[in-house]
Amino acid sequence: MKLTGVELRRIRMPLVAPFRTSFGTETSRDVLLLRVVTAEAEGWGECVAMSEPLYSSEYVEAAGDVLRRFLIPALAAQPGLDANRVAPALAPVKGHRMAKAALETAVLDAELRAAGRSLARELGAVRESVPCGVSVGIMDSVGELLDAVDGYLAAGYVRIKLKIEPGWDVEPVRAVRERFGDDVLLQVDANTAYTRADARHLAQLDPFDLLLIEQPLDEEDLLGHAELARVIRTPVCLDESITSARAAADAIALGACAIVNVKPGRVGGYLEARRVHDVCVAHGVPVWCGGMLESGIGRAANVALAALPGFTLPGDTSASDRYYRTDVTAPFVLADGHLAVPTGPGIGVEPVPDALAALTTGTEWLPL
Ligand SMILES: CC(=O)N[C@@H](Cc1ccc2ccccc2c1)C(=O)O
Ligand SMILES: [Mg+2]
Repeated sequence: MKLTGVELRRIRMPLVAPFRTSFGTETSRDVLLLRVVTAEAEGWGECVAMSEPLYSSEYVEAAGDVLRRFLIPALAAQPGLDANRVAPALAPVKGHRMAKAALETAVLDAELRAAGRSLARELGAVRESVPCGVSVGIMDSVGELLDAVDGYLAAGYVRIKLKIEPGWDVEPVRAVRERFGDDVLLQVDANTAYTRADARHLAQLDPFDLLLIEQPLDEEDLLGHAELARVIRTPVCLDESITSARAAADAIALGACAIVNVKPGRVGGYLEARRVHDVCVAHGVPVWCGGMLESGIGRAANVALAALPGFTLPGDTSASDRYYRTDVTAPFVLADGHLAVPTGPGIGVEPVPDALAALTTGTEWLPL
């Protein structure tokens, strides 16, 4: 496929409510979208990096810079590229997986649109819809949390994930269990907020029959997670630590995780995300699809990924209105706790021109 150019488009999407985690509070998303133009078709990709390097070392300004100065020129140097060759072409650039993922996704989307094939089919989806969980932020009071959880359960979400941090963990989990009972699928996400010294404290979560505890320790502390897994009963799930299929294999071999949160942006793209899935399935490790507050562009691709056979736990593939009043694409709407897997060519969605224009804060065209 001959690339004629790439558009870098920044959009700003206000959140319907502040979203607080152990690493900060988000009130709006500053999103970098890529539009790859080829003679045959256009393709879209979303960079999931935050505005600040608080979830990982990547942030949106840096992603734009590395794309403009290094990644897009590296593609231009490879005439007649297909999506399978994007990662090898970008490999000389170290890191910047979220930036690379956005570019690979846009090339893959263009290629699949030109071929009339859906991403779901390309990745190996086996379902037409996926069950959806929801990630619930840290709140100012337990009462506020219970109201939020009540609303999400009423909306039909099949799994509740609570963000936790030291000082906001056992009490909110206990309150949710007491109010909503033992049958609600419930898990927690610490975003690396604890240390190995907190093992006995985290064991206090064991009586609440959680599905998992996500990334309690530092992303580089695999041995710490393995040690923690020997002390607590709640299954350990990794997110930030799993940056590639190899990292997944190593974490599993070390006993650092029993479950994996798969995020295409974190691992460098949907093709690597499928490899993470395949490694986990080979080891009998369940996976679920994580979320980075994506717009409908990233959300569409995530829902396709979540339809693969090894995704046996509900993911953070929530409806558009969990985060946004207006999405840049047609909204993803929860139906009976599920989102429908897009069936159109490529990612199966595209920005609604008026919404895109209204949300755009900047655009840059890079000819190739
Ligand atoms: C849905 C969910 O909990 N996602 C991440 C954390 C997270 C939280 C806040 C974010 C703000 C902007 C961009 C990405 C973000 C990711 C997680 O699973 O760890
Ligand atoms: Mg997480």
